[in-house]
Amino acid sequence: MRVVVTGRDGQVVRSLLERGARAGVDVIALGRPALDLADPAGVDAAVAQAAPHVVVNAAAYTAVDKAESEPELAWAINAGGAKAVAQAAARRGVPVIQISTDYVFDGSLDRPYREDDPTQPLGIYGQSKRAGEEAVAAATDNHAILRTAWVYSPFGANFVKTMLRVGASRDELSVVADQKGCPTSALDMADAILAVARNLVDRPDADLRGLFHMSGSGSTTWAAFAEAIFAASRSAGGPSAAVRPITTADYPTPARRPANSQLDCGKLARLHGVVLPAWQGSVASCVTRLLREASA
Ligand SMILES: NC(=O)C1=CN([C@@H]2O[C@H](COP(=O)(O)OP(=O)(O)OC[C@H]3O[C@@H](n4cnc5c(N)ncnc54)[C@H](OP(=O)(O)O)[C@@H]3O)[C@@H](O)[C@H]2O)C=CC1
Ligand SMILES: Cc1cn([C@H]2C[C@H](O)[C@@H](COP(=O)(O)OP(=O)(O)O[C@H]3O[C@@H](C)C(=O)[C@@H](O)[C@H]3O)O2)c(=O)[nH]c1=O
Ligand SMILES: [Mg+2]
Repeated sequence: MRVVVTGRDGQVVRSLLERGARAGVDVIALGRPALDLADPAGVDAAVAQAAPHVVVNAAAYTAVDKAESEPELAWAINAGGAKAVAQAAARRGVPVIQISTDYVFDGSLDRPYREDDPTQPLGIYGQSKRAGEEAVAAATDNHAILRTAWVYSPFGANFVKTMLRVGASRDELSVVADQKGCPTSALDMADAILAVARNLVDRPDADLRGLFHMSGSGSTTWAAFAEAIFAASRSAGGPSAAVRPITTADYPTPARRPANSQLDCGKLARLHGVVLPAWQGSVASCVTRLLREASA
């Protein structure tokens, strides 16, 4: 199976390359300048040349706060780019997997979100990603849209790396304790995406297609996530800091974020047979790997 994934250095693309190599799956990353999501005219030729069996759109404009001051670019990449990728896959007659986000929800529900719960994004990032979901679904029925959340990995920029960096130079830091969600390892996600890709390539079934939630098992707050990162780091001899729990009101940001964006992943388990590991163990593995690589 040849999997073509958009982006070069992103967390999910790097994870797919690593896990694909281990699983004997041919993963090809297509990034700028060959494929630029902000320039949809070139997308079709780039995808055609890679001759995929399945396409994964893992590239996106992911700077949640910056998007508020760059809405045109965020929309071009997250909506226009996603549409071009899905159309290119449809032209080749192959399935497309679109990666989306928990930030399509406003967080007002008091339970984990299901796929059929109404979306109501609070900011430009979430709005543009929701538009991307709609554009992919309109371009082809042969799609799976996978909404994930709070992604971290040894690659790129993420909350785990931020906490370890800040923890190295401070005794205490303040982290919001009133936003709940599901931390997700990009490496765990890569295994899961490859399993979904296999199912889509092998089977024409309509119920394998559509919208699915895919996050790490369990849920937490950003403050408790930070505590877990520092606990893992301490036990491996790495940096740590005390976490002071604060409220969202104490931590003003350009973009609003959902207070609850836990995802109910039951549909993915039921139809694709895919369940991601509990977030705690995967966070500990990521932290130990980062510390090991930093000292190597
Ligand atoms: N990070 C998170 O916490 C979450 C992410 N998601 C979604 O998961 C997916 C993967 O996210 P993640 O791996 O963390 O992303 P990253 O922020 O780590 O990487 C973004 C990727 O997008 C690529 N990219 C950005 N702009 C363009 C462009 N114009 N043309 C081509 N490629 C571009 C980057 O390219 P380059 O390699 O050149 O830098 C990079 O590979 C995205 O769809 C995101 O919306 C969902 C929930 C949570
Ligand atoms: C660094 C830091 C953040 N925070 C807060 C801000 C915010 O509410 C929360 C997380 O901050 P971040 O900026 O790391 O995360 P954020 O950019 O909001 O992460 C999101 O990224 C996009 C791409 C997604 O799709 C989402 O699922 C989600 O992962 O923690 C603190 O309270 N203290 C801190 O020291
Ligand atoms: Mg951020």
